[in-house]
This record gives sequence, C-alpha cells and structure tokens, in this order.
Amino acid sequence: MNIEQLNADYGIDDQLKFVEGAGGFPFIKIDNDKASAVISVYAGQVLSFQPANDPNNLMFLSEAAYYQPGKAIKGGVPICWPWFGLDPDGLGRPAHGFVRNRFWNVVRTGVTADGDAIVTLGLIDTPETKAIWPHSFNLSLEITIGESLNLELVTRNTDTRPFFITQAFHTYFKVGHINQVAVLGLDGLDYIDKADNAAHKLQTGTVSIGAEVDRIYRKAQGKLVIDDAAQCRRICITSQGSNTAVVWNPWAKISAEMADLKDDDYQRLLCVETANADLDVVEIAPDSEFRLVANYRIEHDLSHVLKGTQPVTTG
Ligand SMILES: O=P(O)(O)OC[C@H]1O[C@@H](O)[C@H](O)[C@@H](O)[C@@H]1O
Repeated sequence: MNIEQLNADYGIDDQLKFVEGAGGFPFIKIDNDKASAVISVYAGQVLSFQPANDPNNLMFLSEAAYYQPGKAIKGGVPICWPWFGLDPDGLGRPAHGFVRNRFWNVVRTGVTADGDAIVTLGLIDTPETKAIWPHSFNLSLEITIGESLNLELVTRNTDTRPFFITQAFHTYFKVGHINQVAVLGLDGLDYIDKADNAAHKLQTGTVSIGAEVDRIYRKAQGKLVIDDAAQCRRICITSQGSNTAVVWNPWAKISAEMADLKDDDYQRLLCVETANADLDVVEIAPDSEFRLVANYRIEHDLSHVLKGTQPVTTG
C-alpha cells in the first residue's frame, strides 16, 4: 500500500493522515479537538485512543507486539471473526479467526457534523479466504473518533446460503494497576470459567482480578464499567448486537510465557470483550447483515483521590 496514494485518496487536512507505522504497516493517525487515535490498516485494528481531556490512553498496546504479516498485533482492538476462540471445526485454523492477521482495505474516511472523524475499513472474500472459510462475505468496520470511541462491525452475507459466526472486539484496555480494578455490570450472570476447566459458575457482585481470569459471561447485554481507581477513571462500555462478554487477564505465568508481552504486563491490561461467543452463535442469511457495536467512553472519577488513592500517570 502506497502511503502517498492513501493520503491523496483518503487523507483529511489537519486531522487524518496515513503514515508508515511499525513493521512498515500503514497506520492512520487522527488528531481532532476531541481525541487522538492510531489505527492499523493491517488487521483493521485500533491501536490507540486518547480523549483530549485524558492524560492516559484507553488502550493497552504491548511494547513487545509483533508487526508481521500473518501474526496478530497484541493490544488495542483485535477483531475476532468469523470465530471467537479456538477453531470451531478443529481444523487447525488460527484462534480468533483470520481477519486480525491480514491487510484490510480502506473504504472511506470523513468528518461528521459534530467534528468526529470516521474511518471505514473493509474486507471481502478472496480465493485465499475461501480456502480458510468457504463463504462469500463483506465485512466492514466503522470507527468513530470523538469524545468516545465507537466501533461498528457489520457482517454482510454475500453468499447464496446462510453462514454462522462468532466474533468479538477483543479489546485490551490499559489500566493503572490490575489490583485496583473492578468490572461492574456482570452481577447475577452465568459464566464459563475457562481458567477452571470450563466450570459453569454464577457471578455475584463485581469482578476483581487477583489471578488468571478467563471468563465467558452469557446474556451480558447491559452497560459494563471498568472502575480503574489507580487512573481515577471509569471506562463505560455499551454495546448492541452482543449477548456475550469476555473478561480476560493472563496474570503472571501466561504473561511471562507470551513472547509478545512483558512479564509484568498483566498488571496494566484487562480485556473486556464485546462478543457473540460460545452458544451465542449468529446465523446470517444470504443478502442480510448483522451489526455488532461497542462504544467506549471514559468518565473521570475523583472520589478515589478524595479517598487518598494515588493516581498513576502512565502516558
Ligand atoms: O490471542 P491473544 O490476543 O493472545 O488472546 C488470547 C486470549 O483471548 C481471550 O479472548 C480468550 O478468552 C483467552 O482464552 C485467550 O487466551
């Protein structure tokens, strides 16, 4: 992809430009009055989002991430599609599907009447994708950069027969310190505890993280909140088209084992994923589409300061 051509076709003066990013991947850099963001055209992945009034990024992005064709970038918002987790057919295809490790197309860029930047990236089937997953599709991701970050993943079935998908925004949020984090909004829901032999459990109260956590919450349709006391902020997650929430933190052993994470990275990341996963499989008829939406908004919470908790500025 030619950066000059991308800028000529899709750049927006003073607000949106294409640059050569890590690994030589084209990155889209956005700076407007409300926020700044970086999006990788490879993987269709938001890597960074920082509202103008926040000293800290919303996203965790690993310093050890790979930027290599065929590999996933560790951090930001990887797109899991058309399956979440292990290959559902046991054919040895990559975990979390095949769109987080290939180049997407730039479909359009623009600015809304409110001054938000919009970027739409897309993927359609090719003989190569059909060899992996034998369906015709048109997948598009509309990313809106404003006071909040809004993501809309639209799957259109362009085939002559129905197909079935699972999917997720596998979002890596940056947290001040994992010991001071709570996830609200999951109380009373059933979950599958993948860190405990896929045992079926019931959530009571908020979720705090003090060991490996890998959970699939069913019927999670309401607003979720990540209370991040160390950064004096709350991340509010609202969604449409999702019935599943995934909460994942690898903790110390897995962090150390993953070559694209530093040993102690588990202390500053938390994945809370807006998904359709496990039994929550989506059927899409020919000529129909399905829309998965996630919105991330940061609220500042000074009550922790008033209670004496030290804020952490991590840049
Ligand atoms: O592929 P990544 O980005 O390393 O993420 C892997 C993790 O992704 C999570 O979504 C799963 O719930 C975990 O089971 C899995 O280990």
